Amino acid sequence: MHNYGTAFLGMLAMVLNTVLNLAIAWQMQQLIDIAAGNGAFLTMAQLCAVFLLSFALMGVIMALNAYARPIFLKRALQQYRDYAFARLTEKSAFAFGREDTSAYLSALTNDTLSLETNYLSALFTLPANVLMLVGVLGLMLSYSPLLTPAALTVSLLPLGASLLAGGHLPAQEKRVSDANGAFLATLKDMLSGFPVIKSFQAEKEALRLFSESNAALQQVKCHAARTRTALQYIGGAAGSLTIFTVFLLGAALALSGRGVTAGVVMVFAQLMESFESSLSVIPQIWANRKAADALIDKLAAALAAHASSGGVPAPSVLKDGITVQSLSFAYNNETPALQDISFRFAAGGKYAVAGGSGSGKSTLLKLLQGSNDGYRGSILYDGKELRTLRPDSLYDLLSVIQQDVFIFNSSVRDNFTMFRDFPSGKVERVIRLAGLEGLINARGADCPCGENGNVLSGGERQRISIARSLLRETPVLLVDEATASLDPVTAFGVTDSILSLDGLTRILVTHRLEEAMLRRCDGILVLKNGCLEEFGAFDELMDRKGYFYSLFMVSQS
Ligand SMILES: Nc1ncnc2c1ncn2[C@@H]1O[C@H](COP(=O)(O)OP(=O)(O)OP(=O)(O)O)[C@@H](O)[C@H]1O
Repeated sequence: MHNYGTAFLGMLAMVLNTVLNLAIAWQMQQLIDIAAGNGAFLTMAQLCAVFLLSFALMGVIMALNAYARPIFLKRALQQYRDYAFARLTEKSAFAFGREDTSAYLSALTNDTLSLETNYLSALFTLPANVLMLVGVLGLMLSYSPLLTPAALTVSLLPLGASLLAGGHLPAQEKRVSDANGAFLATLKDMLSGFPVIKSFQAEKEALRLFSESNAALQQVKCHAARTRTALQYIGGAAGSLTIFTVFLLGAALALSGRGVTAGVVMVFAQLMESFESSLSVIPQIWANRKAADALIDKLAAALAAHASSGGVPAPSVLKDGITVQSLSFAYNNETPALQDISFRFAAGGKYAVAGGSGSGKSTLLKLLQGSNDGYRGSILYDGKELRTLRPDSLYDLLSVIQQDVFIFNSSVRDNFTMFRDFPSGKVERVIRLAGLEGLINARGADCPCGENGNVLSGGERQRISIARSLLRETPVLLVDEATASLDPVTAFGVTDSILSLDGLTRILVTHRLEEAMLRRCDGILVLKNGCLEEFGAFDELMDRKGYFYSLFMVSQS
């Protein structure tokens, strides 16, 4: 969607408007001099005809402007946002997980509005303003070469003042953007945590946090608005002073008989007004441009940070398996969550990861899915180190069913197909495997899920997440406590479906040590305080009567 045509038409309208303003100034001078009997280039009748033509041209300009400018702004901002979001989606989930999303919220809402009002709209008028300066200068010189240099000298005053004041704007605009990001982050927290706020009767504290953030935002906005207003007033006041001075000089020249007529003095005053407004607008546009650059740079820096850095494609089919060698990992340089772990999961196998609370089960699963590359040792998929794999190709190799399910504010079908089309046979099979039949038979696949699935039960949300992963048919399926929010019968059915799938490598993190499920696994990896304590089949581990045996016996009692 090119925007050059509309930009050209919009600017053409502004340029024509400038020409028209200059022509009207000239017509005014002719009119005054005809009335004063000084003699003019046109007769009264000709002048009236030119006036009518000018009004017709004004209509054309208005129509052109009304058509082109809104379309230009609509497309420009739409493209800006779409481009930024497309770049954002190129990031890996790991990279994005380390970032503060409020910066993007601000960049794509408040900052875009600021770009529209303060920069793009003003930029439209730039060629017209430059033309106005040149045109006015030409006309003034033709009327009085004597008065022109004096007028130009006085007009430098507002220009200098505006340039000085405009220098503060970029830093202020960036501060507004940062404060807006912080405000959105607070708002997001308050809305997501609303039930917690209510149940802990923390409304006052919530209001205090909200008010502080709101006040901080309004404060920096107020500073920026003050600078903008100062810029306008400085330009305006200095402009009036200039016009008054020129008027006085012109009157003195007219009275001393230096070839300056009353019409010329009047037109000079009018031209100076146009000259001044164009001259004062240019530093504002310049300052706004710098401010806009600061916002664009901020977004570009955020988009470039943690950008995915390429890599080799992940295997499309897992032939050998997953090999983990001397794996250690610590969050934020604290006590290691995993220490020196080595094991191998064969391709197509079913494995359970067990251990006490905080033993590192979820951390291991997160590392296997490439959510953090800050580990020591190696994680090999068919011999290829995870860190060297292209993040997007990794998503074709493995899918994850997590405890926390994100549900889009859309239909049940959209949520498990992730807005894509699949053959109906495949969809029906997955609905059955994930235990979604009950929900779909009762409400239909097109029933809305509400914001983050608020009209669904925890179990229904979980089943959607399971169907979502199964539909992708990736060679590896990672499952983190997926059945925790399901009732025992449904949980058993869903686990049974996952364990019955053919050709998939399945790794299930589990709290519930259910014998029937564990017996069907090819291996159980047992973690204790971040270390690999045991690894073997159910019977093997039970015969050993070690840590797993104790865990299992406790869970049964
Ligand atoms: N994002 C994080 N930042 C810092 N420490 C973390 C983070 N996530 C987990 N940990 C710590 O790492 C250790 C292992 O946590 P992990 O969630 O992997 O254990 P788990 O076995 O899955 O526990 P549970 O069964 O209770 O879910 C814990 O000590 C935990 O506090």
